[in-house]
Amino acid sequence: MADDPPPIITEIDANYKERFSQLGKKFQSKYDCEPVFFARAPGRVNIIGEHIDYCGYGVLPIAIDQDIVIAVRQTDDDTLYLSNIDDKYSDYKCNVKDFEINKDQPDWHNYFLCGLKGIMELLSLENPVGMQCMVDGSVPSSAGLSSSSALVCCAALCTMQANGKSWTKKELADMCAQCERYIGTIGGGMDQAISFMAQPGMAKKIDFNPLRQTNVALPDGVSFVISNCCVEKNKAASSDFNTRVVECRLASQVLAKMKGFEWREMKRLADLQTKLNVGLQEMENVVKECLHESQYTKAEICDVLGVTADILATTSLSPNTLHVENFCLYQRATHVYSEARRVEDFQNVCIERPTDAAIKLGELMNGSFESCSKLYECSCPELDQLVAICRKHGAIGSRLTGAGWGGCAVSLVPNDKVTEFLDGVKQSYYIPRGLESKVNNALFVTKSGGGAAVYIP
Ligand SMILES: Nc1ncnc2c1ncn2[C@@H]1O[C@H](COP(=O)(O)OP(=O)(O)O)[C@@H](O)[C@H]1O
Ligand SMILES: CC(=O)N[C@H]1[C@@H](OP(=O)(O)O)O[C@H](CO)[C@H](O)[C@@H]1O
Repeated sequence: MADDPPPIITEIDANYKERFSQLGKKFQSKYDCEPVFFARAPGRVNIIGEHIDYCGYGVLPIAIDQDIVIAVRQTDDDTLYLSNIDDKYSDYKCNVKDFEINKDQPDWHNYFLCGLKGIMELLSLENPVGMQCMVDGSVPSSAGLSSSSALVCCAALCTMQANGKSWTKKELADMCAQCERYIGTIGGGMDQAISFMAQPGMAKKIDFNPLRQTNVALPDGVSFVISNCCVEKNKAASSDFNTRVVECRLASQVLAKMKGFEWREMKRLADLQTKLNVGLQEMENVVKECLHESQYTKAEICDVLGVTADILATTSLSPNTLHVENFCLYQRATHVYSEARRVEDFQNVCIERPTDAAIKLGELMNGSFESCSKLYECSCPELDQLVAICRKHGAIGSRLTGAGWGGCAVSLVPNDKVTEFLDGVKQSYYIPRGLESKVNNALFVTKSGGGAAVYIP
């Protein structure tokens, strides 16, 4: 399909030559043969629209330069061999047709297996070939820049290429959004969509159900700068992320019940808006009218929905949130509806280009951070301090990006203030914390890069 082609298959272009050559040499020394192809999938920074993709709302990410690259050679022994240029990720091998994904221990190879299993189960690949793989990743891990999804998407791309198949970017993105949930986190589809569908120089408005993408030209004269607070948050290793997903699902179900709808079919806050057929501002009013601000106990939710705790576990909870007893339905729903509106406003400013566009975009980013921090409670003291420092040193907007609880902030900085900004943030955040050695990989100007692709030497 013209507007939904497969990922490109191309020769190795100049800016990857050296890196792929080094990876090829390591592959050679490991497997005593050369790789047949390379697959690359980028990480992403989400400019605005946090924790709303799994609620059914559109988001506005760009692909970044940092990525996952995997060198691959097919084998004829039904075995998957995984290795990594980073020693902290140990070798792994298994029968390519018979393996388990361990949800209790999210080791790195389980993310690769999600991609492989997804192609086999969701895109019906019956007899996958064996593969020798070597991974080289440059996305900071557990920093909200989607290293996990880049790995899952790259694994799926390797499996597709190794087996001589061809699916479109949307088919792969949709599949990877589903198969990354094999690891246990109930994420949305933002990361996988932008990793496959990114275009250099463009942000993408990604919408869901069905998955679709729209180019958004970002304003001139400003830069987006990523700053990592250097607190790592592994999404799959705690229940924090899934607790937010469940709180939003419960909010949509309680509100549906109160409005007289069949609540069991309600999974996302966007579905409730569709049912009520009103705008986002009105949805915030519905939340104010129907939900109380204090926490909801599990007992109260069961009472409102007319179910037992055991039934609630099947209609609304996840295995790692069965223990949660209190839910902030009002706050999470208010964040989601207001954040979805900020994304729409951000996109409109980029289209209409008013003279004060940069100021308006900065205000929307600051409003997003305020809501993430105060209503969604997915920030942390280090991120709070880093965002304040970014604003103090010239950012006209700064916010946490990705799941939060650590990881990165993204700041909107006028081009003529970037040098002063970088120095100020380095002096005020990184040096006092003894993080000077990490600055080059933790604080950098980003630009919108290309999407996943296969490279043939
Ligand atoms: N270069 C890499 N090589 C192997 N595994 C990686 C690499 N980068 C990230 N990962 C895997 O992805 C996990 C991080 O996923 P997650 O906590 O969801 O963070 P993120 O916000 O980066 O997606 C790591 O714990 C590791 O298992
Ligand atoms: C694979 C996955 O679950 N990714 C989810 C996660 O991203 P990161 O953990 O920051 O990569 O959090 C953001 C919050 O906006 C989205 O919900 C996204 O879908």
